[in-house]
Amino acid sequence: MGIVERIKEIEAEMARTQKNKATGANALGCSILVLPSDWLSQMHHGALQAVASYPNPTKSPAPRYSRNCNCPYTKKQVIKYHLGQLKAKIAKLRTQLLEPPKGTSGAGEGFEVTKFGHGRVALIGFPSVGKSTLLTLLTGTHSEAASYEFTTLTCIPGIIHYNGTKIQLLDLPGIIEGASEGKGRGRQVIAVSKSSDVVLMVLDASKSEGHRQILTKELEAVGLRLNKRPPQIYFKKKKTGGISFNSTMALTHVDEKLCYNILHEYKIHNAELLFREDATVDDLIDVIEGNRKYMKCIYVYNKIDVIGIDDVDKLARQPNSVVISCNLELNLDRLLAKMWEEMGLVRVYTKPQGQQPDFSDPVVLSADRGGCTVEDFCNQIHRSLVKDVKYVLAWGISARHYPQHCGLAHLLHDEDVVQIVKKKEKDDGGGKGRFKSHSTGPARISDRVKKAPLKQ
Ligand SMILES: Nc1nc2c(ncn2[C@@H]2O[C@H](COP(=O)(O)OP(=O)(O)OP(=O)(O)O)[C@@H](O)[C@H]2O)c(=O)[nH]1
Repeated sequence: MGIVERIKEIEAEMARTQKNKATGANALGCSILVLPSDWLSQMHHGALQAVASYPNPTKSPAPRYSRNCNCPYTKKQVIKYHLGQLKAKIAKLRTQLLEPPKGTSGAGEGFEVTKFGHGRVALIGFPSVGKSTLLTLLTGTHSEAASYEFTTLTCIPGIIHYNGTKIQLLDLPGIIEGASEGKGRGRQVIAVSKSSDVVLMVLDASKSEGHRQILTKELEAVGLRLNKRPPQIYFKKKKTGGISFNSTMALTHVDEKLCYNILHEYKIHNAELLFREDATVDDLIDVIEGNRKYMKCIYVYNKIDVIGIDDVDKLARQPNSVVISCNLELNLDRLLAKMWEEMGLVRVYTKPQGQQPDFSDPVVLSADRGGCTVEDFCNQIHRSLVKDVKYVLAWGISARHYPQHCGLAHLLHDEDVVQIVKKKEKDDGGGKGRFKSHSTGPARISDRVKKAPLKQ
């Protein structure tokens, strides 16, 4: 049996279990759940294999539950443990399904686009929602657009010049339902999306909301978590010592037994587990799998020219959503501003000693890629610079007074101005072009920076 069929079978078993739970019947579809004592003893030892392998009668007898037995678990708990184990099985199979064929990167022909600029944004969506039209409008790069589906078959890159930075925008082929199972070009599209900083999910405003849910489900299935933060669970595999389970708060979704069973499913018998929030089974599985990507996603509703104003208003009020019309070029500024905000890029201007800052050429930092401290700033200029730094002078929003003397750990803000004073070369006047940065283009100078006294 193939991996996809095995996933489908487990999903069917989960649906059966959940339905029975809702209707008051037991997890296994029989009216009275009677667990034999030998099966219960297995449960006490943390195996729960009898439940997991049911309803295959060749593997184990049907588990049954008796009120008179001395099983420490309630019927509800047994069902919860069973569902948890099934979820772990599916997660393991999905990871196997997504593994690229040996010797390849997973991107595939026509999808291996080199990263360029200060950030990468991917356009994903169903066919014919206007992704290529949007790429052409924002970047000037021509991408074939037509009224029939699947005009785009590979990854088409373009560059957006915004706020003095360069952002790579990728037009990708339309995703269809079942992409997570490798249907269409789903696997390649998802591999490229994972390499981007922000995803723009382009939706047709005139179509049903169902499209957004289908796409979100497909992306969730391949380990992309949209607009979520990583679960606050500390997990570390160890060589010996068994499993240590701790939590800093009351847990309502999981308990110790459930966590043991899930770790057992992954054949992990020695580990440290600390819950810092009331996490769910899915969160725990995400942490154990360790390959999830937490991404920012903007829902872009295109073609608002064909729907009524009330519907536009409703869509625009949803969180992380922007409504646009490529045909009428409506609201594209708002889309760019939102994209910029989500990318969280920090532009830092260099100031050679005794000279005005260079506002034309910022050093661009990002909290997601590397960080935004003075040390990250130095590393971006040159790897060897950090060891020569005596102190740093900073002007701008991150500075409490102008200029502020700060160390390597100082967190920089967008549009700050920085002057580095080196250990030995303090009196050499700074030297022209000492801090060479990499981007070009017009830069907006914040009022605070303009007013700042730049005497140093
Ligand atoms: N009414 C209206 N039509 C639009 C708008 N934007 C794009 N279209 C039309 O939608 C159709 C599909 O546009 P494309 O840009 O090719 O869509 P796509 O998402 O790239 O399609 P695939 O390449 O198949 O994935 C074209 O006929 C466009 O003219 C819009 O804002 N309003």
